[in-house]
Amino acid sequence: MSTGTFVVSQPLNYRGGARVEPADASGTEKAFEPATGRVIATFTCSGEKEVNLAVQNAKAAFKIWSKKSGMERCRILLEAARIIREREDEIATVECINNGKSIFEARLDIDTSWQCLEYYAGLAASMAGEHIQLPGGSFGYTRREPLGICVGIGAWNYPFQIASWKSAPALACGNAMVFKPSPFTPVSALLLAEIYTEAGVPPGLFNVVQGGAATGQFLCQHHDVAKVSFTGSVPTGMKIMEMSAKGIKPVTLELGGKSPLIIFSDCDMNNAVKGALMANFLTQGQVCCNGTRVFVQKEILDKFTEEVVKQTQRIKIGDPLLEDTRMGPLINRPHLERVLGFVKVAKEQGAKVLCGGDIYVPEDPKLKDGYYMRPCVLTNCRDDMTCVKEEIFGPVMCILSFDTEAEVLERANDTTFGLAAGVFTRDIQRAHRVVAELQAGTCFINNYNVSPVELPFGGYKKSGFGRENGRVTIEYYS
Ligand SMILES: NC(=O)C1=CN([C@@H]2O[C@H](COP(=O)(O)OP(=O)(O)OC[C@H]3O[C@@H](n4cnc5c(N)ncnc54)[C@H](O)[C@@H]3O)[C@@H](O)[C@H]2O)C=CC1
Ligand SMILES: NCCCC(=O)O
Repeated sequence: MSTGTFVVSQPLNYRGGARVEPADASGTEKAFEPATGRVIATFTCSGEKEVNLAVQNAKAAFKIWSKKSGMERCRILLEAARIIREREDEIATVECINNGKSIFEARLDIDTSWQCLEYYAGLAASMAGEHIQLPGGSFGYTRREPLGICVGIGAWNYPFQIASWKSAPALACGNAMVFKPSPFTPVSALLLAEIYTEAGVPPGLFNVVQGGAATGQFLCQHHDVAKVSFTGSVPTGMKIMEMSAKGIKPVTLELGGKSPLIIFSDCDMNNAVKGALMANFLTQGQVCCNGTRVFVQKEILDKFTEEVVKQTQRIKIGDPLLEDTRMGPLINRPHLERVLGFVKVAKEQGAKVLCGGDIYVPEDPKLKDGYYMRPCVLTNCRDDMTCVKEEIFGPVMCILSFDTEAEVLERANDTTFGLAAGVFTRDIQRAHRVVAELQAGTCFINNYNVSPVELPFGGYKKSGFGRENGRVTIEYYS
């Protein structure tokens, strides 16, 4: 498959184990190929009737699935993981076309997807309650029971990975799921749904409804839905929490971030530069846990900045399906304009653009209407600037300088977010002392933006609560 050729010809909703056209509508949406600006699908957003049908299908499947033993669920999830692995290139290609991330990165996302299914398959077989000894020879026991019908609502930056990270623990615990992808990236969740069916889950166990806010609201307000797991922005997260509160439903919120990356003068410079690039430019900077506030100790500020700019200018931008591309287009035109708007405001507020921050037009004529920009490095930044305070969700790195550990810790934590943080230093005691003080769900030492599925992922403060991945997520689905 090459860029500029893919079109969606099949229905994009999935219920009862098959692709279906929705029974009713709450508007239509268009999905784009960001690399070319081409429409690849025009689809109907699901109305209340379709959402009800999806939930009914999930209820029927839940009756069968929740009665299965952990080992039975384990075998089916392992088979689904095997199929994902077998079809990795095809799934990564679809992800790349609909999202715009490079094929190199899309493959890594699919890896963490099948790994997540494998991980929870393993836990499914060993989930158990407790036997509790009471006085006089009496005893009590607890059972680990599924919640019922869980709703997953996803963002557009990691479409297949988000669907996998939500469904794998939900299904492993014996739940059914109705998943709503972002309307910008409706395509790849269908591949996951088909794979679950092929692996042997009962029809209706994993359903997909397409749509935007209205469809999401029907799901969150549905009286048969037991739990909502949401990935997206803070304002939408607040609405989801409000709706869930009215139904007394537990909710997991994976929200935005403005994470600090602290580079001490004793760091391994090459590794720190590589880490700063990893922390800012993967998926065109559209990553919730990115370390976009790069605090550099004064002694190495000039050398570090010079090297970061050199490496940033070498990032190959272009057709995301080409093997050597490392940066594709942003998700859509309005988002590209929003990110460029942040760069403009940064300049007005006194920041200096060292590289990028402008539109990029690739030489290949078929890419001329794509949503490309050059990755940007900003210096002369202050903590009170908009670019330093707000989540930009694009390839824009802000460099700030600091003198002391105490000072940088205070500034790093001075944010309403708390998703991730990073420290680069050769002093192992300082590394652990600093991460213990950082208010963030994930802290990296001499590394950034790796997400092994064995570790819990999630935030502090307005970055949300609840966790995905790791053993702890069982607590959120049972
Ligand atoms: N912490 C995490 O794991 C992650 C967080 N994010 C955050 O997501 C944001 C970008 O994603 P977007 O898709 O633009 O976020 P968004 O909040 O606009 O949309 C997310 C999802 O919510 C749905 N939605 C919108 N309004 C709704 C409503 N009223 N009721 C129910 N559903 C509704 C959308 O259709 C979409 O599926 C960034 O802030 C980013 O940091 C993205 C990925 C991972
Ligand atoms: N693999 C990174 C997950 C972070 C995100 O979804 O933005």
